[in-house]
Amino acid sequence: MLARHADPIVAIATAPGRGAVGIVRVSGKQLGGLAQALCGRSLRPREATYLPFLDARGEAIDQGLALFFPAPHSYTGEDVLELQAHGGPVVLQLLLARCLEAAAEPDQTAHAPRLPALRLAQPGEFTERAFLNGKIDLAQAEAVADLIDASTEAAARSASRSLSGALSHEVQLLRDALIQLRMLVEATLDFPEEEIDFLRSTDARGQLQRLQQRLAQVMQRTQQGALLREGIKVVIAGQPNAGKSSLLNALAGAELAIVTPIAGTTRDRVQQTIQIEGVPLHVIDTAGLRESSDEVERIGIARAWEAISTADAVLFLHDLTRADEPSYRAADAAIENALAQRLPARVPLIDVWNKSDCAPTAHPAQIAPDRPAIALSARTGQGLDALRRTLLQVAGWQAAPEGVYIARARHVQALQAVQNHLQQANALLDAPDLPLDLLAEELRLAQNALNTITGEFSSDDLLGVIFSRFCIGK
Ligand SMILES: Nc1nc2c(c(=O)[nH]1)N(C=O)[C@@H](CNc1ccc(C(=O)N[C@@H](CCC(=O)O)C(=O)O)cc1)CN2
Ligand SMILES: Nc1nc2c(ncn2[C@@H]2O[C@H](COP(=O)(O)OP(=O)(O)OP(=O)(O)O)[C@@H](O)[C@H]2O)c(=O)[nH]1
Ligand SMILES: [Mg+2]
Repeated sequence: MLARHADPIVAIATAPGRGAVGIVRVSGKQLGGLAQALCGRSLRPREATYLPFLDARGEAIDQGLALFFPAPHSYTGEDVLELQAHGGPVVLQLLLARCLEAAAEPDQTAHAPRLPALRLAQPGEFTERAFLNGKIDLAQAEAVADLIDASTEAAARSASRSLSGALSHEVQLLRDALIQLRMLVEATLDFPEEEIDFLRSTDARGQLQRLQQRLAQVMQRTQQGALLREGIKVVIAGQPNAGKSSLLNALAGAELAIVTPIAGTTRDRVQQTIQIEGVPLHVIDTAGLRESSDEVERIGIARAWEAISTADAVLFLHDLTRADEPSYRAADAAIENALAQRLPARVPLIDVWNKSDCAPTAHPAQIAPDRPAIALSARTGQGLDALRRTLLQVAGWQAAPEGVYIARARHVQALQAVQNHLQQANALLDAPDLPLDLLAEELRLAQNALNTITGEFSSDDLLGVIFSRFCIGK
C-alpha cells in the first residue's frame, strides 16, 4: 500500500458555495484527540452532538453538529470525524484550517507516537479508502461517482443499484462458478495419469458451458448499464441544406445551431447531449458534405468526416422535397459511397428524409433495404418520435430500466476478456491431447479479468484513473 494512504485527510464534503448546512470531514487513525481539540469534549460514537466548534483560543467558530465514527464502523473504515456547520464558504474554510492547525498541535493527552500530519484530501480519496479498507469494492466505488454525476432519474436509480452491489453480486456468482471449475482442473493437474477420464467424468465441459451462458447474460445487462452511463455518439450528416441543424435543434428543443436557407451555413461541429428514456445521446451536427472551394467550409467538411469516423450511429439526412431531382440523388450517391468507405460496418446508418411537411409524397424512396428509413419534419416535429424510437433501437437499448444497474465501458471490456479466455478454454477441452496446463492458465486469466471489475486484481494506475475523476471531499 502506498504511504499516502496512512495520512489522515480532511476536506469540505459539501458542494462549494452557500448552503443551509456544510460538512467538514476528517478520516484517519486515532482522531479522538482531534475531536477533543475541536469540540472541547470527547464524543459518543455515532451520535450527533450539538456544540461549539472551537478555535485555538477556545472561541466558537460556529455552533453545529459533531459526529464521530470510530474505526472500523465508518464510511472509510478509519476513524471519521464530521463537523456539520452552517453552510457558508468562509465558515467551512475556517473549520478546515482549524482542523489542520489542531492536528499539528502536540497531543497533551497521550504519550502516543507521533501520527502522520493531517493534510487536504485528494479527489475521491475518502471513497478510495473505503475501497482499500474493504468497505466497498471497486465497482461500488465507481457507482458512488456515477450516482453523484447522474443527470437523469434512470441513471441515478441504476447507480444506486450498483452501489448496493448489484453488479458486484453478478460478478461474484461468475467468480464462484469459475473457481469451482478451476479447482476441478487444478485437481486433475495433480493426477496426470487419470487426467482425461477424470475431467470428462466430472462434466467440466458442462460446467464451462453453463458459465459461458451465465456470462452472456451478465454481459448483456452490463452493456445496458454502460449504455445508460455513457450513451452513444450520433452524427447528423448529409448534403447542405438538408436540415441537419434544424434536426439537432428539434431533438434538443433549443435553437443551438444556426439555421438559414443558405447552403453551407454550418461549418463547426455543434454537439448537444439529449436524453431519450434516460439514455444519453451525444448528437453532433456537421457541415453539409459537398465539393467546396471555400477554405473555411472545406475545414468544416473535414471535421464532419472526422466526426463520422468516430460515430456510434449516423443519421444520413436527405431533403424529401428534392428526392426526385437526378442531380440531388447523384450527390447523395456520392456521399453514400464515401460513407461506405469510411464507416466501419458495425456502425448503423439511418436514412432520414426531412421536410415531410413540404413534400408531395410522405414516403421516402428506400435507399437500401437493410437499414432503417424515416420520414420526418424538423420544422413541425412530425416523425421525431419514430426517430427517437429508432435511435434507441440502434443503440441497443432494451427498455425496462427497472433492474438495470449502472456500469462502465471498462466493465464491459473486462467481461469481453473473460469471454475470450473461456472460449479458448472451451477449444482446449476439445483438443485431442487435452493440454491441461494451458486450460488451467486460460481459466486463471479469466478470473484475473473478472477480478479487475471489483478490484481484487487492479493496478495503482487504474485506481488513480478512477478516483482522480471524483470530486474533492468524496
Ligand atoms: N453526513 C454524511 N452523510 C452521508 C455520508 C457521509 O459520509 N456523511 N455518506 C458518505 O459518502 C453517504 C452515506 N454513506 C455511509 C456509508 C457507511 C457509513 C457507516 O457508518 N458505516 C458503518 C456502519 C454501518 C451500519 O451501521 O450499518 C460500517 O460500514 O461499519 C456511513 C455513511 C451519504 N450520506
Ligand atoms: N419545410 C421545411 N423546411 C425545413 C425543414 N427543416 C429545415 N428546413 C429548412 O431548410 C433550410 C436549411 O436548414 P438547415 O437546418 O440550416 O440545413 P443544414 O442541413 O444544417 O444546412 P448546412 O448547415 O448548410 O449544411 C432552412 O431554411 C430550414 O428552415 C423542414 O422540416 N421542413
Ligand atoms: Mg447546418
